[in-house]
Parts: sequence; C-alpha cells; structure tokens
Amino acid sequence: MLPTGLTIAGSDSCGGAGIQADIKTFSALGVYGMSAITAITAQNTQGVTDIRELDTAIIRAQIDAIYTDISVGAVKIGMLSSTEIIQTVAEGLKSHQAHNIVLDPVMISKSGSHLLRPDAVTALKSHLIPLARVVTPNLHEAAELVGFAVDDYKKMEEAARRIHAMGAGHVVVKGGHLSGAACDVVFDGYTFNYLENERIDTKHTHGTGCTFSSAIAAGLAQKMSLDESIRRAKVFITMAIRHGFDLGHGVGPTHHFYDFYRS
Ligand SMILES: Nc1ncnc2c1ncn2[C@@H]1O[C@H](COP(=O)(O)OP(=O)(O)OP(=O)(O)O)[C@@H](O)[C@H]1O
Ligand SMILES: Cc1ncc(CO)c(N)n1
Repeated sequence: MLPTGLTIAGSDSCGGAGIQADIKTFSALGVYGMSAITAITAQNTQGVTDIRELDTAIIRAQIDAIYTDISVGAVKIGMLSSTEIIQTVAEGLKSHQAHNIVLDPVMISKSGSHLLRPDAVTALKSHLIPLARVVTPNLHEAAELVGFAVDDYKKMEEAARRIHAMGAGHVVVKGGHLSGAACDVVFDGYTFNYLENERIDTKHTHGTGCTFSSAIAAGLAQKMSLDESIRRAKVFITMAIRHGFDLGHGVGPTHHFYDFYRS
C-alpha cells in the first residue's frame, strides 16, 4: 500500500501552487495524493484574476467521502478563503479524528491577491491552529497571526513562540522573504532550530510555500518523524526552486520532480 496524503486547499489553474502543487509534490515523494477543494482560482504566473469559494456542503462532503472510506496518512491545509470554510474544515477534521495535520496559513498570493479574507484570521487562530501538528507561516502570515511585524530572526522566534502558544505542535516560520540565506526558524515548544540553505537567485518562486508544506505532509504520511519530514522538505523545496522555470510571462513555478529520488 502506498502512503496517502490529503490536501485541503484551493485550485491554481496554472498548476504551480495550491492543490496542483500539493498533488505533484505528493507524487514526486512517493505518496498517493487526494484532495478536498475549498475554492477555485483563475490564476497564472502574472496574478489571480478571479476566485470562487465552494459551498461549504461540498467541502464537507469531500472530506467525509475520503475519511469514511480511506485511511489518510497526513493532511496538508492551504487556501481556505473564509471563516465559514475554516469552520467547516475544522469540524470535518475533528469529526474524523484526523492526525498529522500540516497547516500552511495561506493569506496573500505572491502577486498580492487575498486568498484568505482578512476577517478570517481570528477563525484560523481559534479553530485550526490548535489542530495542527505543524504550522508553516511566511513572514507576512506570521505577522498577521501575532499582530507585530516579523522581519528579523529575533521576531521570527517570538512569533513562533506565540503561534505555538495558540496550540500548534511545532511552528516553522519561513524566512524565504528575508535577504541572505534561505533560513527558516523551527520551534518545537522548547528549542529553536535554524533550517538554512543557500538562497537561489531566481524570480520563479510561484508555489514555494505550498510545495514545502505538502512535502512535510508527505514525510509524515511515510511515517518519518516531524523533524526528518521538515528537513527533507527543505531539501526538496531548495531543489525545486533551483529548477524553477520561466513558464508564462510572470513568476514561474518551482519544478516538482516526477520522481525526486531518481532526479
Ligand atoms: N530564493 C530562494 N532560495 C532558496 N530557498 C527559498 C527561496 N525562497 C524561498 N525559499 C524557501 O522556500 C520555502 C518556502 O518559503 P516562502 O517564504 O517562499 O513561502 P511562501 O511565501 O509561503 O510561499 P507562497 O508564495 O507559495 O505562499 C522556505 O523553506 C524558504 O526558506
Ligand atoms: C490556490 C493557491 N493557493 C496557494 C497559493 C500560494 O500563494 C496560491 N498562489 N494559490
């Protein structure tokens, strides 16, 4: 039996982020991917042109359809868009006693579109962060969650501490948007670890956060420890960014290797 991963996220029509990036990442790492789609975005490498949130009944039905039939090794949560969708997803996951939840608190696309309504941040904090084994905010998302600017390593540590206090198991504050090395701060509730790799000089970073979080979920589905899953995800995302390419006319995607272990 292949390990199984579920992504609960939005669809990105150009395939570099969202559900599409998650399923490609699962496949590349040897995990069977499944999805519960929360919203559909019309999106390309230049921006998001339209968004439709799906009805909460069909979102819940997708989650129920999977959990009533299939054993899910890990869940990655991405774009949720609204308070109602957050509540639906939280209730669905609780009712099926979902485990190994990786929460990427997606808020704004690289092109600047809101993928989460600003008024839904409170619901994210109260309903979903407490269910997460790990939460992976970027600097902007961390700032929205904690209410102060997060723009250096000291503040990343403080933000990680506060997000952990909201009920998350581990917190990874991603330093992708800082300058210098690509260094993320990992907090397990006791100690801080710095996860550092070279920064790749490229503009093709569409979907880096989605790819990184679904790679962590893939590791958990494969029964790796959380530490090991985070470390492999960092290797995977660095390699995927190194091989990012100029699809379209804007910010191109990272490359989701068909078979990471053979590349
Ligand atoms: N240019 C780069 N070179 C190497 N690693 C990078 C680069 N940019 C981001 N990373 C790494 O990629 C991972 C994702 O971080 P990032 O901050 O880009 O996520 P994000 O902003 O949530 O992405 P998204 O736009 O998909 O929401 C982190 O491990 C980060 O350190
Ligand atoms: C659907 C979707 N989810 C996440 C992201 C990441 O920003 C995106 N661009 N689109």
